Amino acid sequence: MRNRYSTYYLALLILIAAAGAFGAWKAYSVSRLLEEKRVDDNLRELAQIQAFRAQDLLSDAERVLEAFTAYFQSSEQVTESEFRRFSSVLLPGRNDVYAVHWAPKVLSSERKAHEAAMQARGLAPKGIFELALPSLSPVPALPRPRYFPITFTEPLEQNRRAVGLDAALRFSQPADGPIEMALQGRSYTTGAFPIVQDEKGPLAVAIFQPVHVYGTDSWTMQQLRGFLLLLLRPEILLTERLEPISGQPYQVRLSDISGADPKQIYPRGNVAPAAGPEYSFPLALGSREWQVDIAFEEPVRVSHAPAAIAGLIILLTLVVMFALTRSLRQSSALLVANNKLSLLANRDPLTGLANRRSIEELAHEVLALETRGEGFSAVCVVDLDNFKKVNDSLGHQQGDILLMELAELFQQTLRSSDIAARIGGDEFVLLMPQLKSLNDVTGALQRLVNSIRAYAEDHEQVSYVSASIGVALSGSDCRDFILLQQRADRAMYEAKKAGKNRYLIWSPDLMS
Ligand SMILES: Nc1nc2c(ncn2[C@@H]2O[C@H](COP(=O)(O)OP(=O)(O)OP(=O)(O)O)[C@@H](O)[C@H]2O)c(=O)[nH]1
Repeated sequence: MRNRYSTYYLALLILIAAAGAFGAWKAYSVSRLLEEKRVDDNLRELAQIQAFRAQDLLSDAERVLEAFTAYFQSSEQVTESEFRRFSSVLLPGRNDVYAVHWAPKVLSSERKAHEAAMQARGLAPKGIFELALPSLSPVPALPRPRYFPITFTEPLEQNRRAVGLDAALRFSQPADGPIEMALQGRSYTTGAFPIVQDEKGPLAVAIFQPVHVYGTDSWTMQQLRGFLLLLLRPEILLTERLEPISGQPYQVRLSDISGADPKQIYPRGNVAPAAGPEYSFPLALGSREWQVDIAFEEPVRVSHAPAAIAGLIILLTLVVMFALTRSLRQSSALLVANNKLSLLANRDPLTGLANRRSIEELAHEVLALETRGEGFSAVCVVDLDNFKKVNDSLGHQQGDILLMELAELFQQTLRSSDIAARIGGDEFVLLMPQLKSLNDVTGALQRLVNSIRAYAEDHEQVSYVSASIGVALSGSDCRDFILLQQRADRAMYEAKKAGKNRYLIWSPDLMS
């Protein structure tokens, strides 16, 4: 019984531990996933804000060009001092705007006069010059029908070297270069390139905004007055104009993805990849498509919440297991107590032999089994002779001791398969199952009578004690224990009558 409980108990504990471990693992992985998603969403949002800011700054820079364009379109001619005054209002504080150039159309017939005018201002020593795109060595412009030399520029000091550069030619290689776009009334945005003024510095992009003859809306070469150029340095925009994200260091990369072959604008060269997550967003500048990548330097750090949840589940599991162990220990203690109680209920408290109830139950089972097998049983009623005298002369306690010692003697004398019970004061019932012959019975009874006698002789004070034994044998005529016990009782009574200290086997004759 106990073993079965232990197995169930162990299985239950293992089940709870496994469920607890699984629950903790599942809760940990799900909450970690949610936590990672929360952190990821948070970082993505921060990165998105940076991308929005970058786009805002770009659009804001474009508005500078729009203002210049509006100014030029609304007047027939803009003088250098007007250009400078206008710039002094719009450009201060705009370090992402490297330059605003005015490059008017100069016909080949006007070249000399134009060059003379620039040189008179102390600029363009080479006159109108050109620069092949990969090269940065200026050469005097080759003869061609028209030029678009940078004539006014702001801030002048940092752009002196660019004055005279035929900027439109520099980008006229593609079929959709600035001049072609101007003839469609559209602006043209270049890819990132190194500038004449600062060859080794950060790359720049230029937006060519065509300016047409005042009051016209036709887009022809004849109507084209020149270009306003906005020179932006995206690196400055990203490194100086973007506010950092507090507590979240990040790398930023900018690429031009307009063509088939994306080109990294910033930083130039390779950078070690960041340890944290990276997010990409599109940016637009004029006709070009850019992409800004924001890569966080530190790997995603999740809070301790998932581990705490898992820990809580493990703790709860341990509490349940502990409570279960306790209650089972209590119930097994109850089981032991119950066993003891049933032991007490089925045992004679003085001698420890079976009591009347338990021998009745056992005899019932033994006799029921007998029908299937061979052999028979003997039911013996043993009543001590002259026991009252023991109590009277030696006291009740000595009487108890004698009862206990004789009970012990019965156990020793009988076979292990025999059962002895005390059913009253000095009265015992013995059940001897699986007997084969009458000799088995008489032998056992004689041994019993003899051992009681021997005991009495050894104990002088109780030398008068002996036993009278009545015996009834089971057989096809009777397998009922109560009846057998009545018969044995009757035989015992006859044995007393015949002078005690003997055994007598019940036979129908006794009844007559
Ligand atoms: N010490 C002791 N005596 C008991 C116990 N139960 C009953 N007795 C006594 O046992 C005695 C049994 O009496 P009897 O069997 O009538 O007396 P007896 O002297 O054996 O008489 P015979 O059987 O005719 O030989 C009584 O004196 C009871 O009081 C017990 O648990 N302990």
